[in-house]
Amino acid sequence: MSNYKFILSGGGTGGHIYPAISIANELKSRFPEAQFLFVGAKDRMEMEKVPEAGYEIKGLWISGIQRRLSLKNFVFPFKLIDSFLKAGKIVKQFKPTMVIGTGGYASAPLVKVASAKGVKCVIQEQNSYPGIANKFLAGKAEKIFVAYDGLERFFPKNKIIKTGNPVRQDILNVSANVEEALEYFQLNKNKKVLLVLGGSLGARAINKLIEKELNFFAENNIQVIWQCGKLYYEEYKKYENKNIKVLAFLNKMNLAYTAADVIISRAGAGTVSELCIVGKPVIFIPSPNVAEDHQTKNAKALSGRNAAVLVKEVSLDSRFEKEFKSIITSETRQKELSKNIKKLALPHATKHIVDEIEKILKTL
Ligand SMILES: CC(=O)N[C@H]1[C@@H](OP(=O)(O)OP(=O)(O)OC[C@H]2O[C@@H](n3ccc(=O)[nH]c3=O)[C@H](O)[C@@H]2O)O[C@H](CO)[C@@H](O)[C@@H]1O
Repeated sequence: MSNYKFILSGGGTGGHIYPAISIANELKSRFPEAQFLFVGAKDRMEMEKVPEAGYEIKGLWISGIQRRLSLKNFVFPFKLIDSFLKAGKIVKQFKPTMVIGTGGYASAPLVKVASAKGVKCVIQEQNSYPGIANKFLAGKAEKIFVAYDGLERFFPKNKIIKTGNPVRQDILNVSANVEEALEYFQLNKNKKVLLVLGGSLGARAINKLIEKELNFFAENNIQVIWQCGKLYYEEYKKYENKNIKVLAFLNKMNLAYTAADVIISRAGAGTVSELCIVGKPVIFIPSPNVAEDHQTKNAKALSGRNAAVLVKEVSLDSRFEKEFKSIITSETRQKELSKNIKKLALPHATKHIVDEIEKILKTL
């Protein structure tokens, strides 16, 4: 039998969506007859990104619990009930062979309901510190695919398989055609390129830093591809010129990675996994606003091995220019960082995950 039906559920941010898309693509190439349905959160970016990748998606009325006291928390129980009911309906109608949860609010009701109905479920955790949804679902999952060591603190040890995070095919094959990439962004091939990544939603603190350092970059003859995030685009688009390319979102990450000589980035788990494959010098500025400060932990796993530079938001004023200069003025430093970050790449994550999924399918 190969006419399997898969539900992939996860979202809220790119970090949960792209792994699900990579897994679906690999399943599709192995089982061309299979059917796929994505389940995400209404109004979040998966509702746009998943159809762009060629898959159908249904949205649940769900959001996270606010960490501080907020009116939104009063609506939360109603959202939860509504999304459990809708998840139940979706599972009943679609009759999945298997459910794959990749974290984020929507995956919680969907995976919970499916497993209660006897459907085999697996989950994928991108971070070194798991999100609420995956912690809640761990008991229900057949297998838990992770990218970091030490997750047996949170998940049953016998279910954990370290695979790494799925990375999209075009990033795995990131091209050496720098000229094509520079042309795409209309950049000059005689100047170095800095790529600025604020994570899938953009990062206010990084945008403020880049705005402040524009003269510094000009003095150092640097061109910038600046992914500022959809929320901030109106505020920063005024800086666009022949050396500074301001974008809300990069639809061609592979070309951005190819064009870059040096990268400044948030330390979301998916981006970190991609950067290991890309193998360029990186300065991480982790978000301090995420659960258990997990981005700092993600970045430390690299900076501790001299595979990247970590500058905390609070130290930007005192350290940023010095760190940046020490990279762009030294080819030896660039090579050393590139060599070390590449050693941490896990490029076969998607295949490994789908191999494990196949093993479960064979038991059905
Ligand atoms: C603020 C927040 O909650 N961040 C979390 C979110 O990050 P975030 O959603 O930023 O996720 P990641 O850094 O893991 O991945 C971002 C993904 O979006 C893609 N991309 C990004 C920008 C762009 O312009 N174009 C594009 O295609 C990247 O190539 C990557 O595949 O999920 C991650 C994985 O669970 C967590 O580690 C982060 O802490």
